[in-house]
Amino acid sequence: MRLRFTKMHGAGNDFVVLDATQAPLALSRDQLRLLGDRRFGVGADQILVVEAADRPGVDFRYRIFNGASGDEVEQCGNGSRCFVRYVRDHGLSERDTIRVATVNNELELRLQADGRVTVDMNQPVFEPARLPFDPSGLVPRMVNGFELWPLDLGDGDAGGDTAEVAVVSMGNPHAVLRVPEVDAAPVASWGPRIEVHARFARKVNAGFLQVVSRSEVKLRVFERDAGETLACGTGACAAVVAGIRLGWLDSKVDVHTRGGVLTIEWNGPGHSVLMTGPAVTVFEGEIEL
Ligand SMILES: N[C@@H](CCC[C@H](N)C(=O)O)C(=O)O
Repeated sequence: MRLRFTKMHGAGNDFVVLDATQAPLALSRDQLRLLGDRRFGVGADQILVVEAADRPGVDFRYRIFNGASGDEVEQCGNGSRCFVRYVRDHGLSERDTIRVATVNNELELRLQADGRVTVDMNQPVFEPARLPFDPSGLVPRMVNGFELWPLDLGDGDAGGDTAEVAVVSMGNPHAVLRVPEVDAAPVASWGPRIEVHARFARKVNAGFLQVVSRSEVKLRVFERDAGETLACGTGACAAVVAGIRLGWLDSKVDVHTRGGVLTIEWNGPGHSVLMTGPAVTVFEGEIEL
């Protein structure tokens, strides 16, 4: 099977984007993994599939697969910005604002005059069960009325590593921990341990947050089934939302990732999170699967 694809990125979080609006595309897990493979395939953190709308009130269906595992996931913030750029560039829509349905939500994507994209990411979710996160037996430290959970990283030693995390769902699960200096943070050693921690039944994305000021942070994210990426859109939303709930941040924050800057705005419980950032096409191609 010969497949046309577009390679895109949003702040260095990279994607293979596929058009399944005309005919259904049923790719196997192995085919998805091949598209994501940086040596044997195209190479991407996530594979994004554009499908025709499956309900009234949305323009398209937006499906997301982690490139390393081929598993379908609920949400991808950077990918959603690329989605609207893709449907515009490929003549699938002429509108600047479109609505898409993900597996568990609907998003509004707005192409700005300067080429950046703003996405209404909906409201964050804090109930542990909805991540899912199992806090049974843990005593959180309350900061500004919000929980920080002590996560034993299970190295078996007394006095072993404990990560103190805020848990937030942006449709997909995030654990956020504050670090003094993001460049020195234990992303490579703690990231994989937090990702598969037994208290997160469906695994978790682990964000390492350095607060620079009330309106500026640095962030690195060890993504579920992807490893550390250059940026994670939902991770940026989760980190800012946690930082606001914990009283560290104001309502509009620039998030410096290793691949670029994302601006996140949130006016507190009851409000949607808005994410603004770049969406770039790298090249188009075809691959034999
Ligand atoms: N890069 C993404 C998140 C992709 C999914 C994530 N790895 C997960 O498994 O939840 C983003 O920009 O949000």
